Amino acid sequence: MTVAPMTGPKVAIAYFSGSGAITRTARLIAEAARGEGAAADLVDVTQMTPETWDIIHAADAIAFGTPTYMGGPAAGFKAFMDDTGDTIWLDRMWADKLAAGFTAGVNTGGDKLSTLQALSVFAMQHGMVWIGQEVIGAPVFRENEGLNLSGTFLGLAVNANTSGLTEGCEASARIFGQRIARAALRWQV
Ligand SMILES: Cc1cc2nc3c(=O)[nH]c(=O)nc-3n(C[C@H](O)[C@H](O)[C@H](O)COP(=O)(O)O)c2cc1C
Repeated sequence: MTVAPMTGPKVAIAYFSGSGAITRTARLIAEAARGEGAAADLVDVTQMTPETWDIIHAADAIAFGTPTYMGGPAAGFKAFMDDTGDTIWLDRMWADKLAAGFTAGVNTGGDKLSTLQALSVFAMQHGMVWIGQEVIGAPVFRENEGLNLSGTFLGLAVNANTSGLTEGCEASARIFGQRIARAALRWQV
């Protein structure tokens, strides 16, 4: 009997970014996922084509990323969510894929949890399996200063201002990318 060689899991990162913070976060997640042996593709949801839809449909895990605008997903991302409400939803095309969510806001709290809740409900609508945040930051673990700054466990919530992401938020994004890839690797078995 010939056993097909195991290939790494496919991770698609479907994101919208207005001013670059989510693009940066998406890139960090992708790099970290690749470092764990996954194939990771970035998909800007405002530029969807048949090819980019296929990348998402073929993924084992999909990470959804949007800035928090007015306490929820940005309209650019919501349009993508709504575009999946017909065939993709009805035909259960994403059922049993892994899902994760990430968001950025200018404030540490910033109602970012509300965005992650919207993303997780979106994933549940599609019958997906949600991956949350694992890292406990400071002050519980002092050595984790800057990681998971807002103490958000539903997904990755980063703080962004005009000078970009903090070092801790960048590190959190990398850890989140590793977590998604490792989960996808386990999910493949
Ligand atoms: C219309 C608008 C609404 C926003 N609402 C929030 C908000 O509710 N909470 C927050 O923390 N930041 C808010 N922000 C700030 C953005 O979330 C923040 O700048 C984020 O980093 C943008 O991500 P991006 O650079 O990928 O577009 C808002 C920004 C805009 C333009």
